[in-house]
Amino acid sequence: MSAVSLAGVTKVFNAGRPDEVTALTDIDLTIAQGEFVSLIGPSGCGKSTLLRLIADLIPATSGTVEVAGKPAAKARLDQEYGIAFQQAGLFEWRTVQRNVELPLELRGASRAERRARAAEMLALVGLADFARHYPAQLSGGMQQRVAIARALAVHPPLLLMDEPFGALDEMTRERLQAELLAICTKTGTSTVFVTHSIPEAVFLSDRVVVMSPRPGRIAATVPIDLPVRDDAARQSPAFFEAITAVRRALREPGEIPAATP
Ligand SMILES: Nc1ncnc2c1ncn2[C@@H]1O[C@H](COP(=O)(O)OP(=O)(O)OP(=O)(O)O)[C@@H](O)[C@H]1O
Repeated sequence: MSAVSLAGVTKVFNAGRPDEVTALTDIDLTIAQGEFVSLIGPSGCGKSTLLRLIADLIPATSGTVEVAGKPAAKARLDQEYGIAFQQAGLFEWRTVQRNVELPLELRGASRAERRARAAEMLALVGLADFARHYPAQLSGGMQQRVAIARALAVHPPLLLMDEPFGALDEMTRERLQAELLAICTKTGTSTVFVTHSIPEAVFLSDRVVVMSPRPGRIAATVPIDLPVRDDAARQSPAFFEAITAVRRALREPGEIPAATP
């Protein structure tokens, strides 16, 4: 069973009105369990729309969207995924711990279970000592780690992320990329990750899905085969070759680049 499966998906906003927009057309995409896939493409090509369709925050106009082998709406009710956006979106009046507990509350988990799970997640993202702090007392990078802990709190098999590190400085961003990879590897979580950064997509992904300008389509899929993914990997020939392949696919949509070695 795949983590995500989209077949023949089209999304039209404001259908039949003068401001009708075809945001996505003919999207076929299958993501395997444990796979890390990034979506990259020019502004307005439909990356966020695609993520929101997978999350069942908006319905597809046509085609099918399945998560964990279920229709997207059922997967949402079953909390099959966690979601994290560019803004951490924490509740300022709740402590860090109570922010992480929120999805567990929605699921009706007991207080003891919520406490234990929140402690586990905060340890995973390196914030065990900050459980009683409020979001305003944390840096942007720390707030984003809380958002990731919250997204993972119900142990979802799938993580959906929309430019989660977009607002952070480069150093923090690279550190969080490494932390995210370690967490996904440890937990076996599949991830769909929207980004504007080619190096970020290459560093994180098993596959980079390159989208064409509106109406968004999948222009190319670039497999990324880095032997290791640590700081040194960012200086490796394989890393630069993969960046070149993604850049070429973005410049020349329609031409499928050669797979990286
Ligand atoms: N709720 C909506 N109503 C009408 N049009 C929308 C809506 N949401 C998105 N669109 C349109 O759909 C297209 C795709 O938008 P989307 O936000 O998915 O692009 P994106 O690739 O994520 O862009 P960016 O990289 O700038 O964040 C755009 O033309 C946008 O204006």
